Amino acid sequence: MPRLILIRHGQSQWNLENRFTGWWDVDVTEKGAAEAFAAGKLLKDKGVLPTLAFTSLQTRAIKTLHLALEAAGRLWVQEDKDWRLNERHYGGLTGLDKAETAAKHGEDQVKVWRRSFDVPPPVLEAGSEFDLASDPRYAGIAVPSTESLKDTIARVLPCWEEKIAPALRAGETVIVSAHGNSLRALVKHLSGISDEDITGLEIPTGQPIVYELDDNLAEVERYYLSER
Ligand SMILES: Cc1ccc(S(=O)(=O)Nc2cc3c(c(O)c2O)C(=O)c2ccccc2C3=O)cc1
Repeated sequence: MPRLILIRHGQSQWNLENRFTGWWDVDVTEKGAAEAFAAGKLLKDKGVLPTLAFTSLQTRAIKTLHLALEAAGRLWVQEDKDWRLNERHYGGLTGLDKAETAAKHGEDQVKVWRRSFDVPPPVLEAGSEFDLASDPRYAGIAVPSTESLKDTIARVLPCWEEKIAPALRAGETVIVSAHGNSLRALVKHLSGISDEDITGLEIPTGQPIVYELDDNLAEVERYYLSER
């Protein structure tokens, strides 16, 4: 039975500061690193052992993957890094905290964005300190200037269809270390969650979600791996 493990990166520095991070490349905190290592220990203790890994081009997800694989004794598995697993791009909100967002855009606009599926935040302004167009890891990639959740899902699913699903069909136990919104895309697809409901689904950091799938990659069982 194909098995898929999803893990959201451990706490990052901007999670701690409650800032919109998106594509900006912040590291995990010591707490986040510990979360990732503990998740790997849990995978080992429960015998849920990945044979192939996927992650984004962002440090917090890559480090989470490596720490979890190290703790599981599986640092040797092949890993594929794909920009399409990056976090949602928050455009001009990148770097803002809750107070700055409300001050700049108003509480009512925040309420609209918070529950919206297809409304993107304002674009990242040209020349912004958070502009990643010249970052060598994105050479040849059209870096978005902002994304709605719908936009994020639309670029995650091709990565699923082209790489992850075929690996599962080939019998691999796949681990995907990624981000809140890119993992929402996979959970939405696998669990048939509506556009309205997916905006309310929170994915906890550093806690592995395990999917047992049938041969058509339909969900048979979904559970959070825990100590108990
Ligand atoms: C950095 C930050 C700002 C606002 C909050 S909140 O307490 O208002 N809650 C909140 C706010 C938002 C969001 C959210 O989930 C949330 O809980 C969003 O998902 C969102 C998506 C695209 C643009 C804007 C938002 C958004 O403002 C939390 C954290």
